[in-house]
Amino acid sequence: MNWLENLRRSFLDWQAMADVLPSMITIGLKNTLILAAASTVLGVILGMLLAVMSISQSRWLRIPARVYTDIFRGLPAIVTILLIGQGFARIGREIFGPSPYPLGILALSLIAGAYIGEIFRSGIQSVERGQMEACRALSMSYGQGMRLIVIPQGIRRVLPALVNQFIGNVKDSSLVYFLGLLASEREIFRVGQDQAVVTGNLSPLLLAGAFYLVITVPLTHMVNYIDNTLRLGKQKGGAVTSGLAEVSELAGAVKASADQTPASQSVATGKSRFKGGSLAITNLDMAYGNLDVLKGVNLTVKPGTVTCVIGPSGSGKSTLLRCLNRLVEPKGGDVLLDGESILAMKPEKLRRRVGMVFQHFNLFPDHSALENVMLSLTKIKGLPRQDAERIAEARLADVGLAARKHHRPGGLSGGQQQRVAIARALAMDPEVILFDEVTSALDPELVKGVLNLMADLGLRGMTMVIVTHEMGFARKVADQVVFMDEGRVIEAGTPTAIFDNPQSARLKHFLAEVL
Ligand SMILES: Nc1ncnc2c1ncn2[C@@H]1O[C@H](COP(=O)(O)OP(=O)(O)OP(=O)(O)O)[C@@H](O)[C@H]1O
Repeated sequence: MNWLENLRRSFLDWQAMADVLPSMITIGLKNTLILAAASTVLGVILGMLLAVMSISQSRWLRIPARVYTDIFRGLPAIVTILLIGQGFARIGREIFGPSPYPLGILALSLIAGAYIGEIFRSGIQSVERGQMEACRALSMSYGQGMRLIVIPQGIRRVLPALVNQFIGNVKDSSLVYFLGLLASEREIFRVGQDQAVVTGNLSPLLLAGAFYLVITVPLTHMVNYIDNTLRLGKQKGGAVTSGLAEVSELAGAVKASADQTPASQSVATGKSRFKGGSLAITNLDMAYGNLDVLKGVNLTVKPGTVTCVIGPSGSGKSTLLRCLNRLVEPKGGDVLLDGESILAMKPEKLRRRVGMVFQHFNLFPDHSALENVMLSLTKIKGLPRQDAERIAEARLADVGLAARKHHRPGGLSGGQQQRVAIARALAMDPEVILFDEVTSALDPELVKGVLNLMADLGLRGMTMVIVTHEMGFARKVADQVVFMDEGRVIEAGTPTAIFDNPQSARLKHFLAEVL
């Protein structure tokens, strides 16, 4: 077995490895880590600048950022390293002294900056618009929304890519040897290669390869682990249940909360644990640019009642809701909340009194269910943590999710996420809650749980305005049904009046299509 012995001598010369090990650690490993870390830090600074430039409104910032990125991402790393290292050698010597080491770091940083800039840009742009909308609906200012939710989420999303970039820099650092490093500046590859020449076999290079893997493999696994933990949170308290199990889970919670209600206020005897507010909408107009979306809407919502808004797609239903908490600004007309004009209020104040639940939940994915509910209590209402936690736990119990309070949204079903979103809106103690097609994004078997919860809130006296395609729900639960078409209220009345005795041709046609 001569060839086997030859292979062993070539790759597994233990003595050669042992000889090179000390310098591999004290010189190679040290320099590789310095080169990779320094170029990653400088690359992050440069990348942030490039990211901000590339999403700027000004093309004079966008174009240079684009050109830079195209060039430094497009060139092979070795070309950049040689061009910078040799092309600027004289200036480099004047500034940094004889060693090409700093120019190597500079070249690696310029390359890393191009990649990291793209990583940051896509991270910021990948945070859904709904996140900022949810922040605003929870009465956060734009700055608070960015600081508390959008930027941390963007950074979390790019964390794995940044670690990958660091790994890339660890590997690319081996190219700096082409610039001709001093003996004390050699990185892992160069130490291994030099020793390979001395011993005449590849064992030192194999050891160098092992060193690279020792740095990169644990990092890859660590970042995957951190990413998963951040996304899913602790999964205590059971896995995602089936939709049918969710309905009974919720029925139990609703019953428990009704049992705790004082007899004088219980569901059976005339309800009203919530202090529902009233809305009076007069001549409301709204336009997106030249597109008139609401045209003189008039509507009264009595305290503690459920109003369901129905109508064809594009008729302005969502826009009407968004005017009621000023996520969009009306063009004309007025809305009175308990007799006070909402246009005279600060939007953040208004949104404490008028909560909103969205079609796509818009929960904050990096926070547990409990934190989602607590966030605005601590950050906006300024409650001490303990009080906020008590309230948040009670609201989660209301929606049947006490056992899943530590789950992140990613570990909950759509129906459960929507119930957390309802708990989050309830926690602010609003007088009115707006629901914007909240079951449209749910699987059919999850719809019932959410609708049951909403029906229960209605029975307990919450004023609710609900945009929905669930005609059965509207018929059963609504005190008032409003039919909109082309930006106008065409008919409004009791469910019986709307569904059994429609007056206008448009409503008759609509019902014929959807029922
Ligand atoms: N941000 C926006 N910018 C421009 N136009 C918009 C915007 N949002 C909605 N629109 C337009 O305004 C009109 C009304 O939209 P709106 O979402 O209020 O209707 P809708 O009745 O809720 O419809 P759907 O049931 O499909 O959600 C539509 O023509 C829509 O294209």
